[in-house]
Amino acid sequence: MPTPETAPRFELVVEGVTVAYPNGQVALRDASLQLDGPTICGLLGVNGAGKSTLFKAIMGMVTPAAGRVRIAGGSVREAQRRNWVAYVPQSEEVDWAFPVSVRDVVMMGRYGYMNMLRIPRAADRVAVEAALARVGMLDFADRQIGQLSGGQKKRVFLARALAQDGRLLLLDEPFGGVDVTTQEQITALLRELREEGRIILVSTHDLTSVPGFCDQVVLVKGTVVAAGPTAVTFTAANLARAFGESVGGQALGGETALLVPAQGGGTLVVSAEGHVIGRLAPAERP
Ligand SMILES: Nc1ncnc2c1ncn2[C@@H]1O[C@H](COP(=O)(O)OP(=O)(O)OP(=O)(O)O)[C@@H](O)[C@H]1O
Repeated sequence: MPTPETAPRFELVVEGVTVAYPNGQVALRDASLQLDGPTICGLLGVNGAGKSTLFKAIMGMVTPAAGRVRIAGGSVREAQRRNWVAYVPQSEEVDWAFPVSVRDVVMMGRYGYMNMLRIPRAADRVAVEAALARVGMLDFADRQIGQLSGGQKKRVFLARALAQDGRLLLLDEPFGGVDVTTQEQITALLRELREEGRIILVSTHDLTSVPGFCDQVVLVKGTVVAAGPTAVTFTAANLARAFGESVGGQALGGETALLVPAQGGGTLVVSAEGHVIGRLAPAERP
């Protein structure tokens, strides 16, 4: 067993990754980033920028045409074998008609700890009940997964990730379509998970929450256009590189502010420091 001194640092390294889909679509080109835990990192970019593709590359669901992903110094396959990477999918990716209960879904987070027959042991059952309790979904454990609200569905998949006890958590738009209370619950839980030492990479279209929530940001537009601590990376200049084209690259007040699309419509005015300083209704946009 390696001692703490000799164990590799738990870090995620994406080195020059290019991903092309079978139809020839190059979704990511030469994308690089490095994350050391514990951290909450926001993954930001317009629709189609390549955020989900980056998640898929980190999970080994797509094989890069070039470059590589390293997790704690080892391969993606090795990280999977150790159950290190847990994933909360976008709601659109889930077949909600599938006849499984909430408890069954959360138990899937334990599959990596079971043998081929997938017979849960006591430790698996304990982990599932604890995860359900932690997201406040114990009372819904026997419900079919489709018979839940949008926010409850998110919490169930978060519970699946908790049951897996992954060290690297990937969340694809966990705040999409959830109410403010659920967003606050998920945010609080992710902060707890960070305190436990994990790396949390979360894609979001809610730019307003980024400065208060994310330690780091990765901005994507077909590649990683900027990555680093929020304080120095979530800037108007970098937002322009990631979102500029979609808003025509318009700036308010010279170079001090930028217009970016807001979740749920309208436009945000973002200062050079990355703070949201205003919101324009669609008709107000110059
Ligand atoms: N299975 C696929 N086959 C072909 N092209 C794909 C596939 N999945 C995604 N793409 C394309 O790859 C590009 C990146 O898509 P991706 O889903 O990674 O973006 P995204 O940033 O996650 O978008 P969103 O915010 O809408 O979820 C897009 O042009 C998309 O059309």
